[in-house]
Amino acid sequence: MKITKLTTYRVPPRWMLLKIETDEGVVGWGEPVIEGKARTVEAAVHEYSQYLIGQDPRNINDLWQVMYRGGFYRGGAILMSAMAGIDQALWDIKGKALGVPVYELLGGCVRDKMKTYSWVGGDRPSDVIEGIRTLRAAGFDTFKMNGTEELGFIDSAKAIDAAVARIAEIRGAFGNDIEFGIDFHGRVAAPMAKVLMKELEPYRPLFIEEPVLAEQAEYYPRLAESTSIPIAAGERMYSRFEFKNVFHAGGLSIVQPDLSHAGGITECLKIAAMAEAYDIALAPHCPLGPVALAACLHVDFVSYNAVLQEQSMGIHYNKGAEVLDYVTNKEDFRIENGYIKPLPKPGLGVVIDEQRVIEASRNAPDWANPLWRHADGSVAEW
Ligand SMILES: O=C(O)C(=O)C[C@@H](O)[C@H](O)CO
Ligand SMILES: [Mg+2]
Repeated sequence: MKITKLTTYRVPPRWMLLKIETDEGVVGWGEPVIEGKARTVEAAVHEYSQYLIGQDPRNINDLWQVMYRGGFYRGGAILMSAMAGIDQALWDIKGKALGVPVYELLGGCVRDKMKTYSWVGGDRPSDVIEGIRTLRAAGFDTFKMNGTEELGFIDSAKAIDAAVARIAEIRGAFGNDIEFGIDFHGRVAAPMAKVLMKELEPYRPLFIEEPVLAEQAEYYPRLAESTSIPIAAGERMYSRFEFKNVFHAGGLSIVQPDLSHAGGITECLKIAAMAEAYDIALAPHCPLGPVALAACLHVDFVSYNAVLQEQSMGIHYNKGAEVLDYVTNKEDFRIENGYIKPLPKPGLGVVIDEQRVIEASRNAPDWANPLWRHADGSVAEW
């Protein structure tokens, strides 16, 4: 079998789908993207085709090493996201060619169902209570929300109290009938992270995500010393070579690699296994589309330390398309009481409505996150 063509489709809301064709008619789909830099990742995907066209797509490990090591420069958000989508499509092809789901190629499932969680509230966490009520009616009991709006390096007691009051209101409304993670989204600088985490302890969030920016990861062990709240991070780290330093330094309780940013299934499987050796839970990051979610689920179902799966149904970014809009086998993604079952179809288990993708790609928006500024005019972390 040989790879014959790579086709990329940028589609609403902010995703990109990659189709890899072969000379035997087997087609694989991947979802390479960096939200806000889709065109850059698209260029990288097509630059990698020099290593792929004419090659056997089933040689996934070798093709991964060729893409990673063959071009001298390596790593980072763009290249690892391009590789991630290509890797996903190669696993899709291999599973389809053998007639089995990817998790079967990886030794089979370690669980019958996987726990998922839903986002509530938007960039500026509001309407969270209403959002939780709606999602609870749909069977979810675990949620994630942004923990704060812009926050200065050193900010006021008032700003801290506003962030804490929102969380207090949630606990007050739902007690311990729900669990929730709080995403600091890298908006909180190290000096304030310790302050804010301490104030949030009484409300016992399930985790605090990106308590500081990934480039400040050396704070994780220090923050972990000062709080009982589990620390989660990983969406802005892109290979096991980055994660190894974080695991070794300690402080991280939950690792959240993004299957469309951290080199795909091949790399995230290795990150999951490394994390297990450190007794770190796995909760893949996935605010994206159906192929990214499917790739996460295959890693979840074969990873003992997988505990929670993010999925983007109803997320505040999904303007113009919802996570299953480009999928025809929607029933396979059914979530019951917050749990999803292994995707039964061969490959990644996603049946793409290609016509719908092509139509949607005709006027795909160039999504970009908003540029925030502090009151003094300086740039604020979004
Ligand atoms: O889902 C999450 O945990 C996020 O932090 C959302 C963020 O990753 C946006 O997708 C960036 O565009
Ligand atoms: Mg996040």
